[in-house]
Amino acid sequence: MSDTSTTTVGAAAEQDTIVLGENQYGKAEVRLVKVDRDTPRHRITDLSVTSQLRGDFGVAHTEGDNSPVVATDTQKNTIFALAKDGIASPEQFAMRLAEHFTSSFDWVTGGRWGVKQYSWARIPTSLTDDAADGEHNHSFVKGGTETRTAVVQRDGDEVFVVAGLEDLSVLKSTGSEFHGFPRDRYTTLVETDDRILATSVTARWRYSSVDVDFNAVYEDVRRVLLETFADVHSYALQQTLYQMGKRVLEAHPEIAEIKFSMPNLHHFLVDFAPFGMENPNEVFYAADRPYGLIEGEVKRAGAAPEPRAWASVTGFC
Ligand SMILES: O=c1[nH]c(=O)c2[nH]c(=O)[nH]c2[nH]1
Repeated sequence: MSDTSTTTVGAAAEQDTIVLGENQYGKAEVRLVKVDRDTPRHRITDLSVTSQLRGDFGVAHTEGDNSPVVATDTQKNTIFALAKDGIASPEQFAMRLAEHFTSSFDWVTGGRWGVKQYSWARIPTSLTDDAADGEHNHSFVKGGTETRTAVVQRDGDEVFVVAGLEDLSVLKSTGSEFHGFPRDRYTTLVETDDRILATSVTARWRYSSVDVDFNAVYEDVRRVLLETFADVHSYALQQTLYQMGKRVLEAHPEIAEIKFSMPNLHHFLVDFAPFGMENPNEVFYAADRPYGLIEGEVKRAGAAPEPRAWASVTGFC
């Protein structure tokens, strides 16, 4: 038998050996509300937290030996217990969980901690009598539809922070065109120089440092995204997406790259001709599906990618 065929047989035999691949585990979607009540003006932080540990858990899978398995129930309890000390930001809370688990258990070498934060606004005082400064001290109304997100991944001593938002719903009633696209035998779409542009923005951005004022940057990124959506005269949602990302990176050197997933929520002009009526861009049918799905990343040319920051952050191209 030649050397080559020996290697091939060896490789085939190796492929018959079954081994455990990558794995992670933990408690998903721990719903947690923290009330800061150090003054009569309470603050609330409403979170959904997912903790997943990575490390040397081989024997649990291959032998049924649970000696390294930090129970998912323990992870859930830890999330509640650490919240008692306060939640400065979703990113900082996730980093604290990462530090806790990796420093408490030698075989936990890293993991993924995901946080979603739901927004609540104070109820205006004109509606109530227990209030200060025009806003109620301890009564809240659910905020906008969007959710703030943070994913912290730790690999040994290295920490990666990806922040973001989901379901930021925006619409502009003019300032959007779509034409110049190729036509073939299946093309029926009519070109337009005035349409509704609507989307629900999901964006995630990676910080190149952990030394960031996460709350301040989050608020400013949100502002830049909204202002750019409003300001840009759009020739396609793709162009709007790119401009939104470009302006975020120009305003924030601490952000390495930003990724978007944006459905094009179609609004079709209702045909009033059968009724003998005009419809000059006034009455639309808001279709809920199908929708265009526009996704893209905007990054700094020449910057090194960091796939470990994006591992198991799904839903983007
Ligand atoms: O902004 C748009 N981008 C597209 O790629 C597209 N395709 C389509 O049918 N309408 C639109 N609109």
